[in-house]
Amino acid sequence: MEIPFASIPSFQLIAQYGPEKPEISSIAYNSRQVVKGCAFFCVPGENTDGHLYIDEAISNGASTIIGSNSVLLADYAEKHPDLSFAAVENVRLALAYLSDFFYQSPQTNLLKIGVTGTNGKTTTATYVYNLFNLLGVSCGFIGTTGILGAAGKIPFQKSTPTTPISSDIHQIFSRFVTEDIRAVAMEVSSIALDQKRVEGIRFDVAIHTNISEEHLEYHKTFEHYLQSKLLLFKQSNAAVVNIDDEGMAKEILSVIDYPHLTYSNQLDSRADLIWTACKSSDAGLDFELRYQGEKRVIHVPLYGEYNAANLTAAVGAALLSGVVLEDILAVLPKMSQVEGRFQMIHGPGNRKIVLDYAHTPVALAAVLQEVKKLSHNRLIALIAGIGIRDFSKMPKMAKAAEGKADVLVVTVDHPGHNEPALVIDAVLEGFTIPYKQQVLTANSRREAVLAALKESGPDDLILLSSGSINGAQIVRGEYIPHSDEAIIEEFFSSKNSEF
Ligand SMILES: CC(=O)N[C@H]1[C@@H](OP(=O)(O)OP(=O)(O)OC[C@H]2O[C@@H](n3ccc(=O)[nH]c3=O)[C@H](O)[C@@H]2O)O[C@H](CO)[C@@H](O)[C@@H]1O[C@H](C)C(=O)N[C@@H](C)C(=O)N[C@H](CCC(=O)O)C(=O)O
Ligand SMILES: Nc1ncnc2c1ncn2[C@@H]1O[C@H](COP(=O)(O)OP(=O)(O)OP(=O)(O)O)[C@@H](O)[C@H]1O
Repeated sequence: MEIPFASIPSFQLIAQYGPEKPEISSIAYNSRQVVKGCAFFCVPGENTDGHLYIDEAISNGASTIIGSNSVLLADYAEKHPDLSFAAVENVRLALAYLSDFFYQSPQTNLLKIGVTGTNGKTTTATYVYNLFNLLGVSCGFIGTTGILGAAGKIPFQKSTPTTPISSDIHQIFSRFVTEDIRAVAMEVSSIALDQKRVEGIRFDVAIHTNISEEHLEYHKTFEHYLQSKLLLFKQSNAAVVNIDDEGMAKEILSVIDYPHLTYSNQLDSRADLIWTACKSSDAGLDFELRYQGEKRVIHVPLYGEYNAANLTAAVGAALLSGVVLEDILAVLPKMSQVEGRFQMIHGPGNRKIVLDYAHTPVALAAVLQEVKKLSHNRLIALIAGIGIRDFSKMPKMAKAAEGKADVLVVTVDHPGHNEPALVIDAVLEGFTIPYKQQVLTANSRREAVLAALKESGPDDLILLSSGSINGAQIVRGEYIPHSDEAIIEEFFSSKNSEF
């Protein structure tokens, strides 16, 4: 495709060298992925700078180089007069706008629901995805559990855990449109907002779940974290806001001047949607939902009280998208579980195994409280410190879990470049000394899952919290495939007779 840089709105071109309307065949932000005819974007990163890989991009066949260092680009242009070079104000922003242009703005054919919040993004976005598909509106999903077309997972190698880089987002949008998908539910992380991965996307509905301290390794201050999340609400046309969240509900309401629905667990809150009288049991969730003064009784085959909040948020997004409540209520009993989010697996001897991606102290406390509502003998819980995250969070995970299970196993997820034992020690620091002595530890998630299963007896409940990102553990920069489900299956099938 021919790219007229100067006419792409918001591209913020500073200078251009070489052919003015280069032909490009694809877009890359990693020099190793450049192929013939590609436009290579030099992204300044945390570890290195894409400008250092221009030679590699050119030798791999790039036709166009876009960066922010105009002096360097002018130098390269002298040496490669047949290639195009564009200097821009902000490379990530230019990447977002050029990708939208290159894929012919597929977003205009999609109803876009963006979800932000510290906890509940994957769950809520998946509920929106399930809800729309059940309602007959073909919907895709983009988030931590992968990329889903209306019929299920689409293989796609994201370079980030949750919200992809902008060029990947527009490429996925384009595929969705070709597959006649009409809506997309996507997680929008604070880091993605800060890094302009969703720049230029106008969301039809933005959903807020909650905010608590997280990702300080990136944002440094809570204020920066909050302000980044707030950006989503400045690029949306409607919003669903959790007014029980003291962290940022008021801030959101103060920046929006468009249609919105508030939701709450408090009867006297005057929220638009109120979910109360929630009971979580082996049979699922029962609660009352009030909307426009009318009370409805809901039963869904889902677990965990906070998931009634997440589901209410998804219902709000459907309402704001023009679906009527009666139609929504008709399909709710068919809602399915979310992969790794209060996902229940039934094991031999009436064991219940819950996989739950609780990886913040708030989420861990919540899930430990919620699993106990299921019938069980003993509770065996696995918790983890995440090596690639803020170390100061680790002892807080211990504090959230102390005394809450009959057996507690502590391990590490994604050690990254850290020694697993160091991460485990950082978690252990959060326990009181007497409690620390009863805690079991395991140096890898696999060993920890096996230890938890070995500890279990009939009727026990096993909570495996935290977990893998995109089906893998990140160890020294490598993605090592990992599946709790496969370990569970392997464990029980090899010892079948004993259970
Ligand atoms: C902190 C962060 O956002 N990191 C992302 C960032 O990495 P970085 O800044 O370290 O990049 P870098 O290694 O310095 O490289 C700079 C540029 O040079 C390029 N490069 C590098 C080497 C080379 O040989 N050639 C080359 O072109 C790289 O592709 C990159 O574009 O840019 C990379 C792609 O360009 C991402 O893969 C990487 O995500 C890493 C894997 C990550 O863990 N990100 C997390 C923190 C993240 O984004 N999380 C959020 C929230 C998750 C949640 O809680 O839900 C998310 O949305 O996923
Ligand atoms: N509304 C909520 N309030 C508190 N805790 C929640 C809520 N929703 C989910 N959780 C807890 O947080 C964990 C993570 O949930 P989920 O994966 O949906 O959210 P996320 O962390 O925002 O997304 P991501 O998976 O991208 O990090 C869940 O497994 C659950 O323990």
